[in-house]
Amino acid sequence: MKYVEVTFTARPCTEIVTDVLAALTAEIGFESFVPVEGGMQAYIQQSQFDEEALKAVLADFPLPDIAITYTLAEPEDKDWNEEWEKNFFQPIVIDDRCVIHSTFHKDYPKAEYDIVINPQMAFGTGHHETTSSILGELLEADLKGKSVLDMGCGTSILAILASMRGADPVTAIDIDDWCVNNSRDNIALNHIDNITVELGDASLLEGRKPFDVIIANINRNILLNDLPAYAACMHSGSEIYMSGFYVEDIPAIREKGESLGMRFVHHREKHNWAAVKLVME
Ligand SMILES: C[S@@+](CC[C@H](N)C(=O)[O-])C[C@H]1O[C@@H](n2cnc3c(N)ncnc32)[C@H](O)[C@@H]1O
Repeated sequence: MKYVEVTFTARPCTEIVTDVLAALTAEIGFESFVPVEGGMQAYIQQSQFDEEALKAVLADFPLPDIAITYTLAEPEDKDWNEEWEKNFFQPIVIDDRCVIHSTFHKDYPKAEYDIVINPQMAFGTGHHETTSSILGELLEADLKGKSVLDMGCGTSILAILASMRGADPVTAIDIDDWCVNNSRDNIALNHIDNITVELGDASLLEGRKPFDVIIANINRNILLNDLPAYAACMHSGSEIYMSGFYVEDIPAIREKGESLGMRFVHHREKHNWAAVKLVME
């Protein structure tokens, strides 16, 4: 089969940028994605390639202040999907207890919790330090019968593990409709029926009953801004796990939580990425 290889260069280039780019180009027929320095290579069958559609995707790119350019090449014939599977998303085991893999992985380690994530590049395959730190927290938390909110759910990987660990009911919210759709696919893939996925942000929380546990892996500024809305949905004893910021941001997050009546419990760090646990007093 003949493919077109498109090499994208993004400035600035972050994992979120390449994830969003992969998601959007997948919608116009691109099949496989390989991260490269400063961007990503993506592959599409020649018969499917429509350069005008690609230009429209880049012109409407949803993240602000990102410049994306591309070059085209005709690669040697091979199975680019297989190449992507090999290079991009390998099964991952968290704390020897939870394996995350995709439907295409045939050979992966067995574990107490087995999560299937559809490889459509929403943030949340378990490989990012922030995701794996919160997965580690969820493996240690007592979630049985607890109501859980996963804010910024991405693929819903965290909501899925929470549900597998007995949380009920689980609410997953993301501001990005693509993540909401991907979450629904992943929840079905894992045969879970107690997660409700909603499109939106912290404004959806107004007037809701408190949650026993809140998870929010987003970023420093959104967490600082939205923490009061999360706090309004917590009762005494509710736990909140947050990530998406660096170790040097912990004091700001901690201070904000404490100003809202929470007690700082502990933090984890991986490659300077932080995750914190606080409890509402
Ligand atoms: C770092 S990813 C985390 C995904 C997943 N929870 C994980 O741990 O791998 C952050 C997610 O938050 C979403 N997001 C960004 N701003 C948000 C907001 N204000 N409210 C809700 N979700 C938001 C993004 O669309 C993205 O899916």
